[in-house]
Amino acid sequence: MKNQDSLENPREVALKVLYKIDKNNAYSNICLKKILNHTSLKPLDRAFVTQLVYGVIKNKFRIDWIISQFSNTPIKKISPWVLNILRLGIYQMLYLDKIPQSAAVNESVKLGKKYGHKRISGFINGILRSISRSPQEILQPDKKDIVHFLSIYYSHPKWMVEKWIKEYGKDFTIDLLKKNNEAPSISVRTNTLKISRERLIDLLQKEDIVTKKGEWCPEAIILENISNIDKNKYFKEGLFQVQDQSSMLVAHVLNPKENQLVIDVCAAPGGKTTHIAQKMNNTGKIIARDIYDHKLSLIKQNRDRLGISNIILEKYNALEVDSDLIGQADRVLLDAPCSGLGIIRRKPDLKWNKCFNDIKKITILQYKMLENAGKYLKKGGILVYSTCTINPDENFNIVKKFLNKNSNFKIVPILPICEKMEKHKEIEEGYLQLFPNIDFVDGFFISKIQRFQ
Ligand SMILES: C[S@@+](CC[C@H](N)C(=O)[O-])C[C@H]1O[C@@H](n2cnc3c(N)ncnc32)[C@H](O)[C@@H]1O
Repeated sequence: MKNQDSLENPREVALKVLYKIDKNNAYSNICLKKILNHTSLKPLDRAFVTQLVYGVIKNKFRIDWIISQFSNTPIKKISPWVLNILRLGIYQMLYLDKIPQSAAVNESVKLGKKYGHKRISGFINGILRSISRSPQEILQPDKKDIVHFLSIYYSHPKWMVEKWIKEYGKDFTIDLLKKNNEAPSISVRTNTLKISRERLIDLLQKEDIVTKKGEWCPEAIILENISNIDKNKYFKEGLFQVQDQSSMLVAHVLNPKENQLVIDVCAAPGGKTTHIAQKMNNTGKIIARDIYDHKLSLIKQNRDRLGISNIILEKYNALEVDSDLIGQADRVLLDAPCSGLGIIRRKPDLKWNKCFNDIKKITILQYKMLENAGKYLKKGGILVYSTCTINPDENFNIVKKFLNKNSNFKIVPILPICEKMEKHKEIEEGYLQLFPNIDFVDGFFISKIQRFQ
């Protein structure tokens, strides 16, 4: 009955994915892809499954809060199958205008019969029908405690809401919380070693893919209606790489030249490394390192698919200094492991997997990695430190500490490559901080540091 092969109903597929994510503490993107690949669902149904899975994960805090208001059984005692059926039902009722409430309830009851027993489907029916009859005020907590309200209503941990209100103010935080719950656009980077952006747009449009030129980067294309991207023939031919525009800016800030030596100390899966290779026109040498073998193999896959020959892969711990490379590199990139608070739209699991203390611990590693990365630079060389977070302690505060302790380095202005970048005045100070709610790209930090002695 619960055999994967028998699943062709999108709601049932979504249920299976949510169950697996909870049971195995699995990453949603990996689990979703794996299960979808075992179905023969049509693109529209695949998109619906994706919407359901991400919708539930993004809004889980509020959905579970609502369940706890209506159920006599505590959440922890509800079986994982039934809990996820309820979550799916409530998500459809509250967030998907196009689905009639009756369909959301009836489909959930059907799943209850299949994955529970008769009494369970009555329990599901009772809760969902009560919710559908309730006025909106009942479906949200009191606004008196604003942090509690925002945390539940927008489904973010309380510590994140508190932190952002302190750092950015209430209105900005509300904007950010809303944006984090929206679906991100898909952008790809043209592989300019093989094709121009214009020609690639032509090819994609002939496949009925709706495209738009990205406004941040000259190689960027936004794809509006693509699913199953890694099955796309042009992807397989290496004509593009999936990458957000803010991430593409990193190679532009690093600005490597042909025949230089570049070291990318935390390189997997190779989004930025392969972009650097493109900018070097496949000349010179890029040493791409990561600490995990399985992640190095992802760089290899991307490198080979894109037809790149100037990247060599090395397993190396960025927390240790490699004495052979001291003072050797023209460019060093440290795209550091971070809290990921800028990419919650893409990885909503981050909201539930990270705690405040994890973030504190990670800054110690980031600083150590930056100290080590700086040692590889030649005089005059450029070091770029970047993260996909909006947390100042992992961003500018790390760079500030590094500059205070290393007087032979200075932060240097970033040259804008587009109008959008020109509006960010902080680039004159040598860094760029992007926010999803302001810039409509992933939240990212990029800083440009030069060794001058
Ligand atoms: C933000 S990701 C890099 C993304 C990559 N630059 C890209 O654009 O595709 C950080 C990477 O650092 C790696 N990493 C974590 N700890 C490390 C360490 N001690 N030494 C080297 N790499 C490490 C992780 O495996 C991860 O692949």
